[in-house]
Parts: sequence; structure tokens; C-alpha cells
Amino acid sequence: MTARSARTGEDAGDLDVEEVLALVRKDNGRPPAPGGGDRAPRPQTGPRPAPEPGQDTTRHRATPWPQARAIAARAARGGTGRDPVTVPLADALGLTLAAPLAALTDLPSFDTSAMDGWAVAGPGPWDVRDEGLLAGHAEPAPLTDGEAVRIATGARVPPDTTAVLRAEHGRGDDKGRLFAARDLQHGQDIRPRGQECRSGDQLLPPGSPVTPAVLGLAAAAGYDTLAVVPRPRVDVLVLGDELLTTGLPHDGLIRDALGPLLPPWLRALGAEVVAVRRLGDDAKALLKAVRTSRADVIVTTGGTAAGPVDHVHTTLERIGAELLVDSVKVRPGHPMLLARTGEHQHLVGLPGNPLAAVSGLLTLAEPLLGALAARPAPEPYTLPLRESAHGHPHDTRLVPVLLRGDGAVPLHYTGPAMLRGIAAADGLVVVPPGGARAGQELELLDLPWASAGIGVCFT
Ligand SMILES: Nc1nc2c(c(=O)[nH]1)N[C@H]1C(S)=C(S)[C@@H](COP(=O)(O)OP(=O)(O)OC[C@H]3O[C@@H](n4cnc5c(N)ncnc54)[C@H](O)[C@@H]3O)O[C@H]1N2
Ligand code: MOO
Repeated sequence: MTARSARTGEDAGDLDVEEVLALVRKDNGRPPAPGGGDRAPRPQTGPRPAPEPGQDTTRHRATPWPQARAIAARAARGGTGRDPVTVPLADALGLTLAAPLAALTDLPSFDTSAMDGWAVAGPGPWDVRDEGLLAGHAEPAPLTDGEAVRIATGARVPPDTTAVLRAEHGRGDDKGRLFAARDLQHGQDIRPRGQECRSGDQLLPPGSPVTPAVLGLAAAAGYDTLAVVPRPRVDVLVLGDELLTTGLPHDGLIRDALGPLLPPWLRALGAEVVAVRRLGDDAKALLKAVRTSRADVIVTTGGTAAGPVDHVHTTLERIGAELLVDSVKVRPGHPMLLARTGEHQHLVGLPGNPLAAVSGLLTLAEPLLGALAARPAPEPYTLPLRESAHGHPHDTRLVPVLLRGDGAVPLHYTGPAMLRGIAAADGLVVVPPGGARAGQELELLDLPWASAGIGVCFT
């Protein structure tokens, strides 16, 4: 830790530590060579070549942050090998329509009264029938000219009705006749059959997200089930011998923060989490888990760097995986990676530091899962920064922020190993290399629960 980060305390482990790490960075335990400049990034295919002694390979192969997201989104586009499924309406929430939503009926499916009042035929005054009409009944007998019938909102209007007179606009006389207190237009307050759509009309195109409103529309249009793109199936492999699942940290052991964090976050991104497995730092167990996984996406945590028990790269080499992204020019989380592990399978390697893992989730897992689930990519949007944010000299920074007024306020406690900032955040801003000044417009990354609410997005 530098003198400055020790002084500010709250940001300890943030930029200063990253810079120090970059300075003392080693690959496979070897000190870095001086003067390694940036080269045009390119995704790796096949196993990495062995580094020359003293060579810092990370910066050379690191992919710029926007490009890493684009590669992740493209990786899953087309040829995902996943057929649409038909599910009951209630199970379709949050998924994507695999087929157009075409109306199975006219809507409304009969001429309907839009108001409580009287269905009338011809000009008034009208003689009123004894029996009124309620919603949910079969077609009533036609009206004759000069006749009216009491009608409820939603009831079928009788054939030959010319208008509905609202209850508050009708007056009776002592002979039981009905008068209109104001002019009545032909067709007034009748919802004609097919006003919203005709049977067969396309209500929504394929690719539309199934929201609560879509469920309502589908039900109204006659659907009991919907054809949707299935949730991508995800296996989560939590690596690290030092992790405890209960109790207080002790004797160098720490609590696993990612086992609890990742599954609901992945579900909020549209995934079905099939399994969460804790494999320790066992290279054989990792190899077997990756080889036997039937998931669309494997997400690993930890083991992405070059430490003695970091087995992700060697595992990918052993199975002949294609590295699409092998570290990203982003802080925190730069050792994150994306590999194709099978014809229809990808692996996202999240770094072990918890906020670094969140960064990998937003950078690689979110676009990959979005493409697999055929979810439309959210339109990027910007907000002004309320205070300046320091940047990394070469890399993008993702910084947890609070949204206040129409601006974003950077939070403290946002070092790579810290979750205190993100736990209080409304989103993350994308700080370009070099930093951002107060008032500068920055792209905002939403947290899936921030706008939708916990109950809505974790379905
Ligand atoms: N020589 C270098 N060392 C490191 C570099 C580097 O460039 N050169 N990068 C650092 C950065 S940045 C990160 S991020 C980490 C990434 O390392 P790994 O992905 O291999 O992760 P681990 O070493 O397994 O763990 C890192 C850190 O996170 C803790 N951890 C791991 N899993 C969990 C979990 N599920 N819940 C909570 N905390 C977890 C682990 O105990 C370590 O403290 O590498 C740096 N090193
Ligand atoms: O600086 Mo690392 O990428 O902890 O996140």
C-alpha cells in the first residue's frame, strides 16, 4: 500500500495498489522486463505461447474494455445450439419471445360496453328493458329502435345498439322512460370488436422480452403457453482452498463471498444456475468439472492469475479451449477471461477478488448471457459525474456510484477485494483511462435490481 492509500484508508486497495501491483507484476514468478509498450490487442486462439523469461505478457494480450464486451456478445450470437421451449405463461417472465406473438383472437372479441349505463338503440327517449346486462354473459337479444337496456362495463352490447349512455348522463321520468342529459354520438362508449387487433395480427416481434405487461397481453390474446428462448444454463465453479462457507474468518481462511453473490446475480442476468460447486484449488477436480459440464456457460471464480495454485489457464490449455479474451484493460478485474470450451459452451473466468469478479461479470458474463438469452442489448446511456474520479493510466475503471439528482456520485471502499461500495451502489460508471472530471458524462452500467426491484428481477 502506498503512503497515499494508507492515508485515505477508505480507498485502500484501489488504484494505488493496482499501480503498485502493475509495477511489481510478475508472470510465472519472473520479474517484468522494462519498457514493454502496448501492442494492438487481439483475441488469442489456442493455448498461450510460453512467455519469454522476464516478459510481461498480460499487457500485450489484454483486450480493451469495450472490445471485450463486444467479443463476449458476439461469441454467443447465432449457432448457440439452443432450441426454443414452450412454457406456461407464468414461467416465461424475464425470457425472450422465440416466435412472434400473434393474436389468437380479435381484441376485444365482441362489441363491449366501455361504461356502466344503458345500451340504447336510435334516438331517445328509450323504453328500458327489465333485465340488465352484466360482463361475462352470452350474446343478449338485439335492441329495437327506441329501446334501452341497463349495461355494465365489459358486458356484450346487444346487436343493433347505437351507443352506450353513461349512468351519470341518463335521467328517468315517471313513466319509466330514459332521457339523455347530453348529446350522444353514434357508437359512443362502445369498444368495437377488433378495435385493438384482429386474430392473426402480430402484437410483438420475436426477440421481445417477456415483461409482466407482455404476460398480460398474451393472456388477453388467448395464450396459455409461450415459445421462448430458454435460459442459458450456467455451472458456477468456486475455486480456492482458503474459502469458508460459514462462520468467522480464522487462521488465514476467509468467507466465500462469491458463492452467495453470483447465483442470484446470474439469475438476474437471465441464467439458470444449474450447480454451484466449490472445488478448492484442486487442478484435477477443475479439469474434471470443466470436461463433464453440460452447461452453456461455466463461470469460475479465482485462479485466473499466475499464482502457484491458479489453475484456470492450464485447465483451458489441457482441454484445447479457444481463448477469446485473455485479460482485459479494465480495473478492477483485469485477469478476467473468456474461452470457448466446446461447440456450444463458453467459460468465463472471473478473478477471485470479489469486486474484480463483479467487474468480470459485467464485462464478459452479462453480454454473453444476454446474447444466449436473445435479450436485446440495453441502449448505453450516460450521466454526469458529480465529483471527479481518478482513472487508471491505461485501463478503463468501473466505479460503483450512487445516483443523486441527475448525477453519479463515486463511492468509497471500491478496492478490488472490497464489496462495501458495490453493496451500497445504484450502478457503476465507466471511467476512461486517465480519469474523469466533475460534470463529465460517463456511461452508466445498471445493476439488475436497481431499477426493477429485487422481487421482479430475481425470478
Ligand atoms: N503477480 C501478480 N499477482 C496478481 C496479479 C497480477 O497481475 N500479478 N493480479 C492481481 C489481481 S488484479 C487479481 S484480481 C487477482 C486475481 O487472481 P485470481 O483470479 O487468481 O484469484 P485468486 O488468487 O484465487 O484470489 C484473489 C483474491 O481473492 C480472494 N478470493 C478468491 N475467491 C474468493 C471468494 N469466492 N470470495 C472471497 N474472496 C475470494 C482470494 O482469497 C485472494 O485474496 O490476482 C492478483 N494477483
Ligand atoms: O486489480 Mo484486480 O484486477 O484485483 O481486480
